[in-house]
Amino acid sequence: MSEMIIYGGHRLSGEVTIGGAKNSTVAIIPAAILADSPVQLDMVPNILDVKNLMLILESMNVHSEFVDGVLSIDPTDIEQSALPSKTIKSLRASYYFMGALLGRFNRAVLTFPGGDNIGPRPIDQHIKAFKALGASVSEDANGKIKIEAGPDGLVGAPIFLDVVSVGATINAILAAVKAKGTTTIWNAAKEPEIIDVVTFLNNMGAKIRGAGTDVVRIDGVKRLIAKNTHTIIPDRIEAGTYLSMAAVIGDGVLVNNVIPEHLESFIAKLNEAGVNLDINEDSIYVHRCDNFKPIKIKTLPFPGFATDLQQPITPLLLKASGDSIIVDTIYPERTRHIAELIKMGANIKVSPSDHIIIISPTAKLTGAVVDAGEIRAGAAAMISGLMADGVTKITNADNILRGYDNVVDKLTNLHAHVELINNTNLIN
Ligand SMILES: CC(=O)N[C@H]1[C@@H](OP(=O)(O)OP(=O)(O)OC[C@H]2O[C@@H](n3ccc(=O)[nH]c3=O)[C@H](O)[C@@H]2O)O[C@H](CO)[C@@H](O)[C@@H]1O
Ligand SMILES: C=C(OP(=O)(O)O)C(=O)O
Repeated sequence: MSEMIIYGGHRLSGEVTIGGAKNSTVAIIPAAILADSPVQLDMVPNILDVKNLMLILESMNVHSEFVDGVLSIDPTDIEQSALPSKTIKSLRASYYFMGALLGRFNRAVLTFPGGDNIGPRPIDQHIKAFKALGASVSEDANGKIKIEAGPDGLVGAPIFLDVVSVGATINAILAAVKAKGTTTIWNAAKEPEIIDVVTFLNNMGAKIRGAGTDVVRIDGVKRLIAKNTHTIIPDRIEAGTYLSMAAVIGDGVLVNNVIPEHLESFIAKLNEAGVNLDINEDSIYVHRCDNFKPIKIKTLPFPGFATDLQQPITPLLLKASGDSIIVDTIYPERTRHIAELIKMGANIKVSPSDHIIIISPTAKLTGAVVDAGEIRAGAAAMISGLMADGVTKITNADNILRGYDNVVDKLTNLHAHVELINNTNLIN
């Protein structure tokens, strides 16, 4: 496991360019096995989740190559094979192989996914969707989940999701895209990454309408052929992380490759906190800010405030003139960052009964050894380390590398003093 060392207290300036969205990429890579041709993706982030997905592809004889942000995947000689359980468990998005393998072979056998430890993460809605399409689902003695279509393959059907779920919406789409007839997903999630996955599939000949609304209709097709390179949308969570960092420790930072419409609720909260932003077509300039106001945040499905941004905005709220409050309605137990920030001197409390987070004014943070228990806890620790006096060591920094593209280069370019130790993991 790598460690990140941060020599704090250096103000940031200059420009940073946001990479492709992790949560699109990690769905589109499994989706690529539905193609009957090679597939090429551009703006693929250099992150550990991508490396691990490439290993899973290789285990099914799907060769892939990652060069300068372009990922080429050739699924034409794909074989049904046992998938590597350890790698499957290293990330959440391996659950997309359930839908993708079902769509490709009418059958999927794999272990339960891993991913960030942010409280309970059931997959009952994914299973509900597969069953609605006619699949049977069982768990074997080794804890593997077996999903099998009936003799006639998957058949399109209405799917009513009880919970708004990004993963279940995408998995239902992946399973339905080659099913016979029409599938309608009701109460679908509306995240921009879902639109990106659907754009990728439709450009290969899929017939999917309504992505980005809460009703998605899919008419099954027989073949999917990639004709163009698909460019992944910018990562709105990475962008939000740099916006927050720039606001609290920047002397003027330009964040490039942003779709501001994907960040409306986040930008609204930065504005409420007193941050002055110049919003351009595909970039945002963050002015230096010395006086922050306290705010209240409630995380919600898109277009609400993203749960993945509640931790990255927390260090900024330590500098506000009063108490800020965060309620994470998506993952109420997503509080692993708090104990770590407290080690650095942060004045934060979380109520044990209802998980409400209260962030109070903190005059000074001091470098400490802190743990990146999950990706966004790592982001909060990283920003706090940049703000702190002295040296911060972040253990389990692989969790940061799971989703932050070329993070050390980007921070160094902004004049931060950061290094990675024991990093043997990234792709190149
Ligand atoms: C790889 C990826 O895209 N990860 C994102 C995705 O995770 P993920 O797709 O796992 O999250 P979901 O949108 O599914 O989860 C939303 C809520 O629904 C619940 N739920 C979900 C599925 C299910 O079958 N049953 C159920 O009850 C979850 O516990 C959670 O409370 O969306 C989350 C919410 O925006 C983000 O934090 C993650 O970064
Ligand atoms: C929770 C996250 O990721 P994952 O779903 O991949 O664990 C995240 O990106 O903040």
